[in-house]
Amino acid sequence: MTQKILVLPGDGIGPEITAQASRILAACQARGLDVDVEEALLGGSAYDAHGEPLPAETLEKAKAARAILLGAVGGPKWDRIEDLSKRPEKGLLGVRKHLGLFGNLRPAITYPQLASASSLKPELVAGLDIMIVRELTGGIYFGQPRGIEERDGERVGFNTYVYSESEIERIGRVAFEMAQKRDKRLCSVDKANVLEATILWREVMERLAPEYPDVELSHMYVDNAAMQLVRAPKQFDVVVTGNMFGDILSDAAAMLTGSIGMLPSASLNESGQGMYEPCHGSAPDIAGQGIANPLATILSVAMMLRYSLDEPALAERIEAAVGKVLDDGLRTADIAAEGTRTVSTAEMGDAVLEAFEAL
Ligand SMILES: NC(=O)c1ccc[n+]([C@@H]2O[C@H](COP(=O)([O-])OP(=O)(O)OC[C@H]3O[C@@H](n4cnc5c(N)ncnc54)[C@H](O)[C@@H]3O)[C@@H](O)[C@H]2O)c1
Ligand SMILES: CC(C)[C@H](C(=O)O)[C@@H](O)C(=O)O
Ligand SMILES: [Mg+2]
Repeated sequence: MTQKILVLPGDGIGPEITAQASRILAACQARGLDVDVEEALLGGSAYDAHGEPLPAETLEKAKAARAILLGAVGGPKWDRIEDLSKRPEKGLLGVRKHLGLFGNLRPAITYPQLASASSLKPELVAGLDIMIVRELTGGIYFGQPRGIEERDGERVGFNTYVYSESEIERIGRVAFEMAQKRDKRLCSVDKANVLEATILWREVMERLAPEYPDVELSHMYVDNAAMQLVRAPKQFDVVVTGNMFGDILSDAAAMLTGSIGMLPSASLNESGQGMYEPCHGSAPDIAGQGIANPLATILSVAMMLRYSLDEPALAERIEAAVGKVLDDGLRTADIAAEGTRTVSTAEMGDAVLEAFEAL
């Protein structure tokens, strides 16, 4: 049966990087992948066209799609929109929430060719392979009450950090199962020395552990985890954490791989429907220059093939093509190093496509 794929280019570098990823998707179609690809507006571009960051038409198409490929949303142009519900980022959060995409997988893998591109010493990151499992539809991002209001003559901003047992349990199971498929080590990151929501988080993780006797569960406070990630990142296999901590730790982990332009992600619901996007944003500082790294988005297509479309061979082919291009010494500016050739976004797309076809 033909499956539907929705591409949401978004804002800033979004259209530039999704254009390259879409070419790889088309190459997969040419090799028999039976999908129907559509595009829609999300974020600032949708706000400009329809006054809404998540137009009803986009949401309908998103719900009907087996998988979504997203570039990135947001940018300074929309940062001053007073009604927060109209900001581009709300469009992205809306898709995550409406589709129930609670399981966010953010693999930080350091390609051997890029060990020297990391800001850390090469020996610290060479061979790194961490999977961050981030809860994506709960926590402080969505907790109620929230707002900015007048109290005692001054404005007060407030948010609510809330997790229910069932929310913790379902992300915990994703993480334990992921660990079972990998090195069987799971580190749950919380702030259980201060925050009740994460005291419960730790309790639920402990309660699940006996069901996964082959997995070694450990706990770490988030401040220490941030430090350990840059001190000795290879100690981690799978990391599971809540929405906000996962957001922050995954950007830190990105730098271990050489550049945030290398980190793909999958956001999955219970039925395997997923949204696939690079972990980075719309990079307004380099948008329109044709120099953004498209590899995180291309690698997100590989994750889509693996997690939503059950096409692991095509996924591996894309990953191998990326490896080949890096072996050949091609680099976008963010990962450029001595002795390599700096290429544009489109040239990087050309090279991956060529390697994909040649494999
Ligand atoms: N998933 C998303 O759509 C998403 C994620 C994060 C941030 N954002 C939004 O993006 C906008 C900019 O946010 P920010 O500046 O904090 O983060 P960012 O990730 O967009 O950029 C941070 C830095 O990394 C660089 N960078 C990011 N992606 C790159 C790539 N593919 N190639 C080369 N360099 C790259 C940028 O040039 C910038 O210097 C904001 O509006 C933010 O809300 C969106
Ligand atoms: C743009 C923003 C809402 C988003 C998040 O915080 O989840 C982004 O930073 C990410 O990491 O996907
Ligand atoms: Mg982020």
